[in-house]
Amino acid sequence: MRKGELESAGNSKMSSEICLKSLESCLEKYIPGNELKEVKRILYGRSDDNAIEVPEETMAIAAKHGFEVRAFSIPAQKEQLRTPRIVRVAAIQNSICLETTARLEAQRQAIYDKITNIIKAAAAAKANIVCMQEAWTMPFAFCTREKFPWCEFAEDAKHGPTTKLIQTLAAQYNMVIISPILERDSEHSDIIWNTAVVISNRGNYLGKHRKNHIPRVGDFNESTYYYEGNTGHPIFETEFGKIAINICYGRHHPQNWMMFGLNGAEIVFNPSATVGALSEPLWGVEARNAAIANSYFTVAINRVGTESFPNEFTSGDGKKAHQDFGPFYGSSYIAAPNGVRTPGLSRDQDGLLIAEIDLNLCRQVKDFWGFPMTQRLPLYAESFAKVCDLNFKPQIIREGDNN
Ligand SMILES: NC(=O)NCCC(=O)O
Repeated sequence: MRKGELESAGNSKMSSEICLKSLESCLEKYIPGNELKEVKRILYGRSDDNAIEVPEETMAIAAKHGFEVRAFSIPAQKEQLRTPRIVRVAAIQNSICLETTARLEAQRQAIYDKITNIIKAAAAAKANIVCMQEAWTMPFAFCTREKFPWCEFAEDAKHGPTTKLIQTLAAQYNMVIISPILERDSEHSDIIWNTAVVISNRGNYLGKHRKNHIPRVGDFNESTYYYEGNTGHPIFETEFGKIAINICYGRHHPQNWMMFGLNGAEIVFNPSATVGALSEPLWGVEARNAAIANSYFTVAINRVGTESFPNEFTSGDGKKAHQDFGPFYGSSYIAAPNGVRTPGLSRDQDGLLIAEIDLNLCRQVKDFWGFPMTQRLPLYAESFAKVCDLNFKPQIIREGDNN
């Protein structure tokens, strides 16, 4: 395969030969002006990215610390009886900082320092709500199946060191911050969970949500560490809108997205950790489809970089043992209920993505498309109840049945 050529979605192998910075950079490089506009209209929902200016202070912090910043707006129509509800949401994608063999405290502190700088840049760009990637304080070590030392990263959701740091930053910058961590519930037998903690813009602990769907695919051996979440589908009412978190693998489950919508979410964040060989062709589809189907905004966030572990592990597929997942592909993006999406951040670099959105768009799209009205929930409630019965008989009609 030649450099720059894309492999088909059916071929899940990612070639190290290909250095694709982002899908958009490739489109922009090879598609001429007018056609590019039309391609973007069809692929991204609008012909113009609607990039907005990023303040100098943000750019200076980004230049000093080596991360990308991109900012876009997603407006709504002006209404006569409601004022616009303009909110700036931000996503942070990043690599880890030190080798996974470094002392845990040093690894975590180095990530804290990196994220503190990116949050500072987000604050300078007037972000109201910021979300980090899944398990942001640590390497995504769940491929290894080793308990030691990785479980040591788990910490109390309300009183742990990460929440303390985030509370300080949230209050300092008047920002709601979503902090996805590995949680240890010391009040309940020291059980570990994959959890997103929500801190209000006054620095108060608003609550937490535990990951509902735990993967058992490829090297994602997360069920070795934690169980399916028990916190339902909470919506956090903040000064900047009603928000929810669908953690990583939950994005493959339409009902998970739907329940956040039914509880009234206006923005659903999807902090993730996923690799190209497994899921890259799905990435641009799932969170965007959820935004359309549920009339809310979605913010899909993935880490970058390759994290190598000291001991080899296998994927249970007969292939050679290895020490890393392969690269996490970043590509964080924001999607709107009308199907518009921002370009993605790069596939390989730390980044801050900001979108200025008007939450009025949620209701406007509900009125236009009528998806909540036409959803037929009672029909599905009845069908789901039947499917959950152990004696369920699938509704299949075969040739000859009706003769
Ligand atoms: N972190 C996580 O749930 N990853 C699973 C892989 C995927 O859903 O793409």
